[in-house]
This record gives sequence, structure tokens and C-alpha cells, in this order.
Amino acid sequence: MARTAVLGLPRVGPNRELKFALESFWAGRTGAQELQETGRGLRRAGWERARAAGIDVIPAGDFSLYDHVLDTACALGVLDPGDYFAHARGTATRRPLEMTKWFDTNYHYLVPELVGDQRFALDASHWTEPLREAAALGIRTRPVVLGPLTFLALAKGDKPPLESLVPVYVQLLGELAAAGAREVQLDEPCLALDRSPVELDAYAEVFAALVQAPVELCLATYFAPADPRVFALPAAELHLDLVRAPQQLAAALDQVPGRLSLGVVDGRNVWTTDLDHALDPIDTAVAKLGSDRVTIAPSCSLLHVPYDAARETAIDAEIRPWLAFCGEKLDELRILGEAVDGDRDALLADNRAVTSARRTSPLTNDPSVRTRAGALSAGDYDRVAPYPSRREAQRDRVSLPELPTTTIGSFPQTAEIRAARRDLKAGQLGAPEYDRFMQARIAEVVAHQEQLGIDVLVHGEPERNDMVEYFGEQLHGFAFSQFGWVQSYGSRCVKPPILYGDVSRPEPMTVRWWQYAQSLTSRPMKGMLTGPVTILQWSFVRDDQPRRETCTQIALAIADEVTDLEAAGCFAIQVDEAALREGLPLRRGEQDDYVRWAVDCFRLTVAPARANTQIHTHMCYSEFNEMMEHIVRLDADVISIEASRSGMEVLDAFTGSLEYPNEIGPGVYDIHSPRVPSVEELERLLELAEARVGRDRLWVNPDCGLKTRGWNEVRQALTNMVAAAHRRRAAVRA
Ligand SMILES: Nc1nc2c(c(=O)[nH]1)N[C@@H](CNc1ccc(C(=O)N[C@@H](CCC(=O)N[C@@H](CCC(=O)N[C@@H](CCC(=O)O)C(=O)O)C(=O)O)C(=O)O)cc1)CN2
Ligand code: MET
Ligand SMILES: [Zn+2]
Repeated sequence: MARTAVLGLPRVGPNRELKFALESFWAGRTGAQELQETGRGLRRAGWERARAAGIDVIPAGDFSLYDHVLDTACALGVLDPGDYFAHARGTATRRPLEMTKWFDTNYHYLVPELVGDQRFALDASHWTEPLREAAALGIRTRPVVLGPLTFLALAKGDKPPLESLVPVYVQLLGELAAAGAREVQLDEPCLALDRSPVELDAYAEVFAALVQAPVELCLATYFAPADPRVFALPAAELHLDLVRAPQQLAAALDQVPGRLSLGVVDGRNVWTTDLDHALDPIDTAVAKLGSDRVTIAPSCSLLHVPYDAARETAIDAEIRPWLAFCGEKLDELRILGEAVDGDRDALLADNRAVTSARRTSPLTNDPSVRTRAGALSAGDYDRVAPYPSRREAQRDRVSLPELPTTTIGSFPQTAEIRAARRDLKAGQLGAPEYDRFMQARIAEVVAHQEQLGIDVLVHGEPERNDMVEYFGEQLHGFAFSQFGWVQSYGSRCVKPPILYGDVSRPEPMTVRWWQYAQSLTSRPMKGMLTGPVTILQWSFVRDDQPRRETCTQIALAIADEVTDLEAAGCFAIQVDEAALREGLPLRRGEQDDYVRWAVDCFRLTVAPARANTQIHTHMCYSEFNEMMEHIVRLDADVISIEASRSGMEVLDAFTGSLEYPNEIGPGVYDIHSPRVPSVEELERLLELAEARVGRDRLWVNPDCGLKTRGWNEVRQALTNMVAAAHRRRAAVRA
């Protein structure tokens, strides 16, 4: 019999129980006991849900109070588990670990820092405790362990050779066996990135040592095709992501020595699986290997999808059956398992009806959108004039000081602001009262920036729940969930909108807020938009057409907003593309095509702007290497980037052989930390920036928006930022 398996479950809780337990614990309202109790309850609910769905292989140790890479670093003795949250969040005296994207997802992990001659020392309790908890409930589980290759690849600092991790992993596998594990899932997503033959040979040796342990090793790859050399490794089971990389199946079938786990249910998206389609590779594998050597699984951990689509009763009744969150995906796995030798017409009848209804629904198809996108020509992607003449036109229109100061958009999203939105949704606050309340918040933010002496202002984004969800809610072609939360990092969650159909903008989305904000000041007020690639990347996107086409439709919708903001008199329009880098395919061979269309979509969005309208963009990450030619091709008038943690080193990418020709604002204030930077420190960063980029092209701003910060810190940090800019203006030109 083919079996069913799950690689990992969501962990924030169906009602974000973990988020609230963490925030309450950090605020000192509850103790460690209660937090652990919440964790145990969430683990138990996940296991019981999977058991009830009839899943054969249920994961354990995938749960985390903050992040699974941090858990691994603590368990291996790289970090002190006693300082768990201090590593994650920092303290008054210690900065937190760096945080970065988990592959091409919107989940963020903490980056362990390794030191020269790094020692490892095992504490296996992160896995042995849940293993025993589950056993006490009568549930056999499979521990999920982040493998040595991936752990090392994700860490930074003075990295030891891979072999040096063998003893601690062998010990871990031994302890898991002793604690009752029959098999262990070893996650090695990095085996699906571009690895050199030398690295793969080294891994083969390490793996040969690991399989000596008295447990079955199930080697899991996902997000991209595994390197073909991985197929022959002596794993009891090999897991492949057949949603992202179906083409790897044939070669894998020829080579795997053990079981093959087929990732056929999309763990990264929310659409009901076409089960007939999913059965194709399953049938092929069963014919070749026999059903005993076949496991049916999601493509990756279900961490990246919400809990239950069945709860989303507010979503259009025609669309809801198209959706499968975690709970529905578990059911799909069971049906697939039964369908291997079962009566398919009976088992798949419902699924066939849903799949064909979606395929033929007029809801997904808007002829006017298709006509518009189909009529695009090369000129539609270019602004009216090249940067040098735009720069002149903009300087003629608005005169700014040297080293102009600005912020990235959001100001603190206070509990009060969120409560107003909750009350509006619950019908306890009328729309006019809500608008007045938000206008008052905007007025505060504007007055505050004027007092500080900031040059280019923002309205603070109080009316937005999230920079992507807010636009999704106003665009045609999107549905939005009530409970569809997904963890982004630690206690922070996002509720990605669900893009099911052709996208268009029925009416202006931001113009009246911008007009109100601009009416309060004579300084320029930036219009603030989220760019098409970021909306695409942070939504659950239809899988029935290429992403490029969907992104083009979003670009046209946002372009309409650019046009309307400009017509309303807006001088500076910022189009955030915080997820442009994240969308980069993991395999180099696919990257060029992506960057080309992603940059095209940005250009299409801002192309309608006149020469004397200043287009800003923002990207809060610092990996620009090998991306520079594409960043240049965006041709934004001003780009703001994250730079403070790297001490302005990211600017090296902007001053290398391909010098960045337009204006740039390297972030000087690290908004991920509650720490307030001093004037001296900010001045030093600006000096470093001036040494790399000419002063006449430099802007002064924080790394990113201020929504997660408190007002106290923000007030002080911005005061210092403006003071530092003034001091640099007064300093003699170098
Ligand atoms: N989509 C997205 N991805 C992103 C980012 C981003 O801003 N957006 N930034 C980067 C870092 N990631 C982040 C992700 C989330 C948050 C964040 O602050 N999330 C908020 C939720 C934002 C939100 O939707 N807020 C809703 C409120 C939802 C809520 O909690 N409502 C309460 C009621 C309100 C209350 O009493 O607090 C409830 O439903 O119970 C709103 O403002 O309306 C959180 O987890 O706390 C920050 C950064 C990268 N990826
Ligand atoms: N304008 C947005 C903000 O300031 C950009 C955030 S990028 C994650 O919040
Ligand atoms: Zn940002």
C-alpha cells in the first residue's frame, strides 16, 4: 500500500494562538508555563487533525516557538537555549540574530552565527519531548530535523567543514531512535539549489555516515529540483517537490534505492488539487517501484498555508470549493492514497466537479483585462524621458535640500489603530467615524514630520492592514480570507489575499487619503503604492496561467493608480518592491527570465508618470549582488534600500563596475530593533554612504517602514536622523 505523509504543519494556531501567547509572555502578562502549555496544545491539535484525516506519517519537532533554524542552532549547541528569545529579538544590550528569507518564501528565519573552531554539543529535547508527547496520545510521529548541509548553508560566520557536523548529527539520530523514532525526516532543501559536484561528493560521504544510525532516514528536498546525484543516495526514502519540479520524476524512478515520496499536493498555494492530475506521477511511480515504495505527500511543509478553508464562509460560494488550506490538503492526501487502487470514479467525483467548475468559470476571465494586456507594446514600458532630463524637470518643480530626508511609509500601527479597524469590520464603528479617526492619525503623523523637519513626507499608512492585503481588498480578481493567517516571522503573521481571476482596479485606492494628507502641508507628500511583483509574491496566486501574465495585469491596475495620483497633483510616488528579490527562482538557470519580466512589470507600472513626477521605489533587503543590472533597469528616480546592519556595505554593489546612475537612500536606521541610533552613529553611516555615492545623489531615510515600532523609539530615532543629516549638510564637502 502506498502511504501518505506530511512534512510539516502550520504552527501559529488556527486563531493565531501562538502569536498571542508569545506577545503576552513577552509583555510579562503570562509566564513560561502558559506559553509551553499553548505550544503543547497546538502540537496536539495538529497531530490529532492529521490522524483524523488518516495520514500515515505525521511530523514532530517541526513545531517551534519562534523559528526552526533557531531551534536547530540551540539543539546543536551553537546558541544557548536559555537565551532563546534574546537571540530572536535582541535585548537592550545585545542585538538579535540577523533575519532573512527562508528560500523564496515570505517566512523568515534567524541566521545562526558560527565562530572559528565552532564546537557542537547536543540537546535533543526539541525533538524527543514532542516525540514522547505524541506517543502518549497514541500517535507515532516522524521527527523533522534540518539537515547538516542546509543548516551550514543558512548559517553565517566562520563555517566549519560539513564533516565536523557528523558526530553531533549521528548522536542526535541515535537519541531519536532511543526515544522511539523509527524514521527521521532530514530536511535538505539546499540539495535543490545549484550545488557543485565537489559539494555533492562531500555530502554523499556525510550521508553515508548518517545512514549508519539506527533509524530510517527520509531525505527531503523541496522548492526546486534536486540535483540528480541526490537520487542515488542510500536514503530509506527520498522526497521530491513534484509541484515545482515535476520533470525530476523519471530520472529519480530509475535511481532511488528506497521509497520515493511524491510531493504532489502544493504546499505553497491554496488551490484544490486536481487529483486526476496528481495521480499521474503516482501511477507511474507505483508501476515502477510497487506501491510499498511510494509515499504521497505535499510538496513541502504546510507551514506556508493557512489552516482551514472550510471556515471561510465569507468567501464567494462559487470560489470557496476551489480552495484547499492545510485541513483540506490532508483530506486530499487521504483520497489520493485510497485512489491508488480504489474506485476512482467514486472517490474523485467531487474533486472532478470542483476542478472543472474552476477551469470554466467566467469569474477567472475578464475580457477587457485580457484585451488591454494583449495590446501592450514596447513603448508602454518606458518613461517619457531618460533619467538626466527627468532629474532636471523634478528639480525645477520641487526644490529639495542636499541629502533630503524621508521615511519609507508606515508609522507605528498602534493597538488603537488596529482596534478601530476591528470595530469597523465588526460593524461597531461606522465608515465615516473610521475615516475621521484615520484622518486624525494622518494629521498627527504629518504634524510630527513637519516638527522634525523631514523634507519629503508620508501619510503613515494607518488605514492599511497590510501593504499587500490592503490593495488586494480593493482590486477585482482577489478574494480575501478571514482566518487565513500564515507566519511571516516569530509572532508576525500575514493574511495573503487570494488572487483567483483577472485583475483590474475598479476605482482609485489611495488618492483620497493622499489628498487629505497633502492638504495638511506645503511639503511634498509621497504617494505610497505596493508594486506588482510584491503583490504577486505575497498573495496566493492563481496557478492556471503563467505568473508573468498575472503580474502584468497587476501592473496595469497599479499604473492606473499612478496616473490618478499624478493627476491629483502628487509629485513623488513610491512603488514598493520589497519582494522583487524574494521572487527570484532558486535555480540560476531560471533567474534571467524572471528578472526580465519582473522588472518589465515595474516599468509598466510607473511608465505613465510624467518627467517631473519623481518615482521612488523601496527594497528592504541587502542582497543586490548579481542583481545590479536589473535594479538599474528599474530606472526609478530614487531607490531606498536596507543598509544599516551591513554598515553601508551593500552600497558596494551600487558603486561597483556597474555604477548606479540614479538617486539612492541607503537606510541608516535599523527598524527591526527597538534600539535608538545616536546622532553620531547615524552621521558616521552617512559619511560612509557619501564616500561611496556622490552626495548629490544621496537621500537619508530608515531601512524600512516603522509600523512594527513604538512611537517613543520612532520619535527619538527620527530626531537623530534629521540632526545627522543637518550636520552632514553643514560639513565641508569632501
Ligand atoms: N505581507 C507582508 N509581507 C511582509 C511584510 C509586510 O509588511 N507585509 N514585511 C516584511 C516582514 N514581515 C512582516 C509581516 C507581518 C507584519 C505584521 O505586523 N503583521 C501583523 C498583522 C498585520 C495585520 O494584518 N493587521 C491587521 C490586524 C489584524 C488583527 O490582529 N486583528 C485583531 C483585532 C485588532 C486588535 O485588537 O489588535 C484580530 O483580528 O483579533 C490590521 O491592522 O487590521 C501582526 O502579525 O500582528 C510585519 C512584518 C516581509 N514580508
Ligand atoms: N511602505 C511600506 C512601509 O513603510 C514598505 C514596507 S516594505 C516591507 O511599511
Ligand atoms: Zn521595507
